[in-house]
Amino acid sequence: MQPMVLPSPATVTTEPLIKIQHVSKRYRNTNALRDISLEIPRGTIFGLIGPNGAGKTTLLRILAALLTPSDGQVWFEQQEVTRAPAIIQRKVGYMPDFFGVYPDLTSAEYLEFYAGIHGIPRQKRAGIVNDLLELVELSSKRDAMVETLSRGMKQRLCLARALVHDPEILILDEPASGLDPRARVELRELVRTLQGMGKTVLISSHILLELAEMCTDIAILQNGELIIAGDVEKVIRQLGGGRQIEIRLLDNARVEDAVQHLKNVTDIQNLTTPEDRLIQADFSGDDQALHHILAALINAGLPIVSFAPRSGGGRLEEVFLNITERNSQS
Ligand SMILES: Nc1ncnc2c1ncn2[C@@H]1O[C@H](COP(=O)(O)OP(=O)(O)OP(=O)(O)O)[C@@H](O)[C@H]1O
Repeated sequence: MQPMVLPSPATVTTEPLIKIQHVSKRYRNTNALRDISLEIPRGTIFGLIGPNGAGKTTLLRILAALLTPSDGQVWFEQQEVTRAPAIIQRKVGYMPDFFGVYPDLTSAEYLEFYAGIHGIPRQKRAGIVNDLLELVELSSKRDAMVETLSRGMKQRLCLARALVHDPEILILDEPASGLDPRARVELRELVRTLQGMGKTVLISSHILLELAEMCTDIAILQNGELIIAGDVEKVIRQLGGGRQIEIRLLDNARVEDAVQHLKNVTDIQNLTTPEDRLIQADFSGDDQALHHILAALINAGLPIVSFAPRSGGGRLEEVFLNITERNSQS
């Protein structure tokens, strides 16, 4: 099956940071990855979505140079990963999907220990540890024993551990699993901060909502195959997920006028008026089309109070279930 790989704005303007070319991975009698080709643009928050056993961990471990593909190649700019795994490991911070057993250490000692493993000179370690504890908002827990931290705090400490050597790329395998909603929001903020610091972040999950909320680009994997990849909005649109718009008017009397107007717009389908003064519709166009619709409604003198496109979220979940179901039947 040919995957759909949609161009992302970043790939159009710059060379991708990572190129995955025809990568396969076989374990004894399992084809964990089959002929995956994918490009990961620099500076993106790239989500890898797939149900259990799709091959996410296998692909992420290959990207972190911890596992060798059976076939194919992975390039980090001009460097092929299997030829220089140690160099790639220095560029990548990897957070696995399980917590190990914690040694008898405080949060600060734990990070210092890993700074030592990465060969960071002793005199620099304390400064790095302080900065990282601040970044992941654990400064107040610097002297707390690691095993006494909550799950969300342990997750953040692990993330700090993956950042100890200031990697360019951060790979987070199922970082949100088992976190409560508040801890998820904190994780999302932290990932955005890291992107703001210029890092490229790869995240896997089998929960769609998590990724739709935080990623700029996504790739869907199923049974070791790539189904589709590209920026989140385009993937949703390509798969028929579309967006919704919600328009609220000041005056109920004008709702019918607005509905009449919108009925003639090709990008708009399934118009409904679920409440007084409120119109909802599916929208399949781009931001430019959206702008024209709003301008036309205002020019027609309609008293618009709010005009809000809604995307991602539940729509993506729906799209994902549709596409994985469609592929498992084919
Ligand atoms: N070391 C191994 N030996 C044999 N088979 C393996 C090994 N590691 C993974 N597999 C198999 O490869 C396939 C892909 O596994 P992988 O862990 O990459 O998937 P995943 O998408 O990360 O799944 P999950 O969400 O459940 O962690 C599965 O069928 C799994 O059983």
